Amino acid sequence: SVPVSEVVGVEEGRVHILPKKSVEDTDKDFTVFYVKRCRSGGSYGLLWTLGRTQFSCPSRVLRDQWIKDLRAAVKNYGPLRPRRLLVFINPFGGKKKGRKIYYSLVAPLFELAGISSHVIVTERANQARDHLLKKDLTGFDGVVCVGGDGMFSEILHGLIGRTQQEAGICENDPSAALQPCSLHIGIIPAGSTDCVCYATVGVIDPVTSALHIVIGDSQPLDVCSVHQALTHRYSVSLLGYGFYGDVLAESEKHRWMGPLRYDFSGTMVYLCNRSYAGVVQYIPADPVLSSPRDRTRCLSGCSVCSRSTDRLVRHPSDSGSLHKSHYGHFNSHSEDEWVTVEGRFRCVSLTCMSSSCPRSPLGLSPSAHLADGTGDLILVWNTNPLGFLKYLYRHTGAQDQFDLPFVEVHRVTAVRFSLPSSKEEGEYEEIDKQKTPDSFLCGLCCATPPPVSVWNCDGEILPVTEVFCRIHGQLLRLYARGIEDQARHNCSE
Ligand SMILES: Nc1ncnc2c1ncn2[C@@H]1O[C@H](COP(=O)(O)OP(=O)(O)OP(=O)(O)O)[C@@H](O)[C@H]1O
Repeated sequence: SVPVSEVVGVEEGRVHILPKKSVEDTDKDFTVFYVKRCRSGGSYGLLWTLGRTQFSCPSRVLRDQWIKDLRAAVKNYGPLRPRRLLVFINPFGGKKKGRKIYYSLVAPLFELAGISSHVIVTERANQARDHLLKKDLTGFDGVVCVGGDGMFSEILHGLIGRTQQEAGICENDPSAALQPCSLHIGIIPAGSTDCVCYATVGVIDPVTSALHIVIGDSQPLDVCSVHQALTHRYSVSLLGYGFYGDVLAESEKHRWMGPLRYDFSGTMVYLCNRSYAGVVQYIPADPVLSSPRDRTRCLSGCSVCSRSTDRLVRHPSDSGSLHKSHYGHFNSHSEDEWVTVEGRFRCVSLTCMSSSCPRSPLGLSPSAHLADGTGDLILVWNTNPLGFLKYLYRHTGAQDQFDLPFVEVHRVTAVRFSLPSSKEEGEYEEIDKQKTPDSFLCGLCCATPPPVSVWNCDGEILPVTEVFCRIHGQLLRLYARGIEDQARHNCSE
């Protein structure tokens, strides 16, 4: 049996769609296409492929009746199935295969499902963002991003910005209750880093992602807004200061190396052995609901995220927005709710999701949730080079990266980062000299270590130090359903 909600389309005759369309037009046959699950080998989630079953009827009349009824059932059971999509393809993302991936694997599935799409192949960076901010979006049910995390970030900024513009909300105001976006985003992975896709679907596979779009899956997603003076950015996967900021800044100098630049820059920055002084303040999330060390995983149908959805009540007079019940009182947080820690850090990271990827299958924070309105703040205090290497290495396997004496993790709803006063910074340097050998190999990439780092905001450099960050629960919706539990589904190998 196949749930009607997972039927992709019904066609007359004997039809094949992938890898190439072929139709044998017979009077008494019809073909049903549906979602079929397979184990994905190394990945955490399930691969979806296009299953097909052919039926033969005794007469043409009966065949037509079957097709009519099945199509009506599919329509009734899929209220969120998109009918019209705006598709942005980055032709230069990853291995530059975005266009080919879309036209050979994705477009045939959209056609089968009766989805019409308006396709824009971008000609410059930020074209997709500007289009979403300024052009008429009437009639579209969702936006599809064919590219990597950088392209997704463009679309995220465009869509959130457009929604706030229309609602008359100032995005630069950190206390503003942002409006959730009404259009869904679908991600077709075609970049060199596809972390958001991996963390929300569990595999990096264009057909799997296209099928999630076609059946109108809906996965809410928390978003972190990062404010500095009168500017703002949004992040969903990694906001990192120190090591991750330095690696990104270094990698920008070596773009010609392609994806290899991240390994090269990671090694260089590691060898530089830097740490940075800072004051971190955060508002802890309710510890009763969940904890970053409870060893749970946010999977499809996650109960922690559903409780958060329940808290977001729909306002009767504003059908387009899930409302502010747990943000209305953001401003009422008094100063003494903020917890303050200060010292020297190897890195300070904030993530709204596990941030898993093929290299780190459990991610930066394995028990983080996609849509519970919180983020995980990871503080890695200054330590010796071997200790830090151990911390980094643990991301590649199943060992607990938080079970180290110099690592802390907190579930939070807001974070502030600032520089300590110069007197205090001197004190940290004294402590630092006692703890770690004088610059491990520093001099490889810098003569004198810089006093401050930059922020890595989902792969984009923020050349600022002091920031205010706030998590906005379920600001976005993706055409996804979170990672499916392999044990719950019968799949072919
Ligand atoms: N036509 C274009 N020309 C140049 N840059 C573009 C174009 N379209 C989109 N971009 C930009 O390219 C950047 C990288 O795109 P994308 O994330 O798709 O690929 P990627 O290979 O994963 O890149 P990276 O690893 O650098 O993030 C994005 O920040 C996006 O703004």
